Amino acid sequence: MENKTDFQYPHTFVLLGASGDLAKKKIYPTLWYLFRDHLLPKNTKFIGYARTKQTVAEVKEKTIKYMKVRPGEEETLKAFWDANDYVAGSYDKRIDYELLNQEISKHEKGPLANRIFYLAVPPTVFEDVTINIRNACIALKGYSRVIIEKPFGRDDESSEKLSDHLARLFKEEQIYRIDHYLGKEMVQNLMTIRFANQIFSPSWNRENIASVLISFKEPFGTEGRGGYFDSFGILRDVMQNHLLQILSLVAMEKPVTLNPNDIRDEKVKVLRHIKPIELKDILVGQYVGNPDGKGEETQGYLDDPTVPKDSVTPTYALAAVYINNSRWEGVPFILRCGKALNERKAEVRIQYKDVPGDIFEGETKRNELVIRVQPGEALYLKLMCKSPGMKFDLMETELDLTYSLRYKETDVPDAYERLILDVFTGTQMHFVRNDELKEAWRIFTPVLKQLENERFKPVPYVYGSRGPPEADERLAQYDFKYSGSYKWQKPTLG
Ligand SMILES: NC(=O)C1=CN([C@@H]2O[C@H](COP(=O)(O)OP(=O)(O)OC[C@H]3O[C@@H](n4cnc5c(N)ncnc54)[C@H](OP(=O)(O)O)[C@@H]3O)[C@@H](O)[C@H]2O)C=CC1
Ligand SMILES: O=C1O[C@H](COP(=O)(O)O)[C@@H](O)[C@H](O)[C@H]1O
Repeated sequence: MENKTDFQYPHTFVLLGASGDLAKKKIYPTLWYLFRDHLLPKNTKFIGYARTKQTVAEVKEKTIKYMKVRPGEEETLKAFWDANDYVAGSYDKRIDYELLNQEISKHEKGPLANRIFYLAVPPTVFEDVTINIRNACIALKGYSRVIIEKPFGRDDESSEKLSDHLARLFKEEQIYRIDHYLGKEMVQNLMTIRFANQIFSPSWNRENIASVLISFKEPFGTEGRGGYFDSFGILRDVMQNHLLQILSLVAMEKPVTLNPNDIRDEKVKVLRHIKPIELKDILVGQYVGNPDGKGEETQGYLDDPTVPKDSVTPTYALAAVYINNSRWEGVPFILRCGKALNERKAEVRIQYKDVPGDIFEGETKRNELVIRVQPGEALYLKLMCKSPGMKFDLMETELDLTYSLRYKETDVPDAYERLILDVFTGTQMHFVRNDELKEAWRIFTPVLKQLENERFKPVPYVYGSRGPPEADERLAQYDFKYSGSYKWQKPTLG
């Protein structure tokens, strides 16, 4: 019953875990934007499902502050809430899902009707929910697609168990594993930058590139919600998924076609060339309060009341990953992520090698191609020029594509909007395939186990800093050169 994506037929989007944080802050607002922009099938119904007994009006009351509503959109908003329903039920009793099924069926007039199930539920109820969907709620006259959110296990074994469980219930083409970084504009742009530009393709290799730095930084800590985080840590929360996904798009070979499976075949292939990360190639950190800071900044990770006082969970990590193939052998891919740092930033830095046979008396700096994912999408290439005017001095400058300046009229959609729309259209290009996940855990599980078994002590770094001072030494060790001499002149609007 796959591939019946015809938008004229009824579609039902069931949001399981509708009373939770993700639903409230992300999924309901996303559904609203897609509905508002007429991107969904006309006849789409939304059904929230959770244990909490509440009405649609109550769901609306809780979620409305997270939804942007522009003047003049009030009627469309009313139509959105009219298309919503809510069913209260347990996660583990089949009878409740049979009632949910009856509710969905009411809306499914005609020969064809499709169903999408979004699992915004904690991992503890994941198995029950999927079994009950399979047993009581599968579409009889259309497709059923299931969207799942991480964590996809916590190591190779638990992830495989989960994958086997899902494989017994659904076909791979029914499963949409969300890594929301794959929905971000500049992450989706990576393939275009690489494979639609002859200028980059020939130099994208070990002959020209010294190192690749992929960073994620957040300026806030766990803020009293460290309970979940503490059992996962930054390696599982960000590095094993978001950063590794970016790495595979930066490093993979050109796919045969743009077919999702051709792309994912290449992503898996490049991951298979990576050996498990070794302890010597990883630096882990944990933030401490900043005595000179304000409010939250004064609180270290261990001050969070939901975190065990002796926790050794990393809130920062830097790891060097090597790809053992002819394109990349010897080039460090540095993955770096952390919470409670000095800024919010996600970016990729492709740092080119020093110019051989330099005739400029050591003045030349390395070229760097920066793909800034957030905030403020941008692509810029740092390069050397003659300083303008009579002088013959060298100058560091850039070719700069800042999205907010170049594409003033274009709204960059949120990652979840793209991804949920992809599920309606049946495009799996930006979702994680089972074998990608398996490879990701193969690379990370040994070092995670070693860190945990040895209760490896993370190095402290101050809330609001750039991370542990040792991290810059590591960057230098992995052939990422920072000169500190580059100055960017922000273009003025107009
Ligand atoms: N289109 C645009 O919007 C453009 C914006 N810019 C902006 O100009 C500014 C400078 O450009 P940028 O590309 O960052 O170039 P820089 O070479 O100045 O800085 C690169 C990065 O190096 C890191 N760094 C700082 N100190 C050290 C150190 N001691 N050792 C190693 N790394 C260090 C910092 O990031 P970290 O703390 O993460 O390590 C810094 O952001 C940035 O704010 C950038 O966003 C520049 C060009 C275009
Ligand atoms: O998956 C996660 O991502 C968020 C950061 O997402 P972003 O889109 O705001 O960059 C992070 O805060 C969270 O810890 C992690 O689980």
